[in-house]
Amino acid sequence: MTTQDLVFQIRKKKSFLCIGLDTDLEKIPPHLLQEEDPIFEFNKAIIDATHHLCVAYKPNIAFYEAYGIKGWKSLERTIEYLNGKYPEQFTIADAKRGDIGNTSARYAKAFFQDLNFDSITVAPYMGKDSVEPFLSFKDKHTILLALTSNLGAFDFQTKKIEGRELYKEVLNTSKTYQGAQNLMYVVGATKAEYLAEIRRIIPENFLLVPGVGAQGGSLEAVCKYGITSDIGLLVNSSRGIIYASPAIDFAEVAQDRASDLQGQMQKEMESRDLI
Ligand SMILES: O=c1ccn([C@@H]2O[C@H](COP(=O)(O)O)[C@@H](O)[C@H]2O)c(=O)[nH]1
Repeated sequence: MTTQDLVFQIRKKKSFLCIGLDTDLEKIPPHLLQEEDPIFEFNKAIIDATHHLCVAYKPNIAFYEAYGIKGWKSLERTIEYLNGKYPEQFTIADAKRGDIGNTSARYAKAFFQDLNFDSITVAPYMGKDSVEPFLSFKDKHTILLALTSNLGAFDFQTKKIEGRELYKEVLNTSKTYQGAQNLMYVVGATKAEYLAEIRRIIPENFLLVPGVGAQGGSLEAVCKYGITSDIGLLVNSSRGIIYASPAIDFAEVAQDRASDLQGQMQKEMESRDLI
């Protein structure tokens, strides 16, 4: 999917919501455990109930890898279902990969070609040759971790090297990589106060913003400092939507939660004349 297609969907749906499919057998409603593939059945119900309210889905790969071959099969069925029934959805493999060049190229093949995700999250720590193999794929997007939502972000990401914070070094240096037009960045909603500075370095790039809902980040603050004329934001909520009800009505309640966030997003865009 191109960035223009994504912006078109955001304007059409008046939403920049990304729903995280962090599907955990210990948290899904018990009646689904009788199904042959409970993870896929849960995802399918969530997707069918929410697709009109969001523009992206983000399975976190850990939740699938945790169940071995069965989990990988559920991931494969989920992405096939999304690409087949809702091809307008932007798909994110939250895999946080990155390795020496030839290994990164294999990760890129796995997620972009075999599974056919639109994007993947990548850790920038190993530098240029670990990131560029992902950037060489046309109309695929590499979402680099810049300033993450967790407390540990302060261990390294905000530390200064030669007078500049490491996350700023990630933003500035990655702009010089070949294929940099395919870059997006992760910035946690819990770090919204950093967004004004971040926008000075990368005024246009899309940001994947996890951390609203269960982690307590503020959508209002994210928009105040991070929104652009083309919106430039994908705000993710996982647990706050998919586990809003532990009962048989889980998909309906997830729809209500997604609708609340979509309504807030619409207001944020309308108040700035962006839609
Ligand atoms: O900085 C980061 C990067 C990734 N995540 C991931 O996003 C979701 C958030 O889930 P919630 O349930 O909405 O808190 C999850 O998959 C994280 O691994 C992040 O939270 N922060």
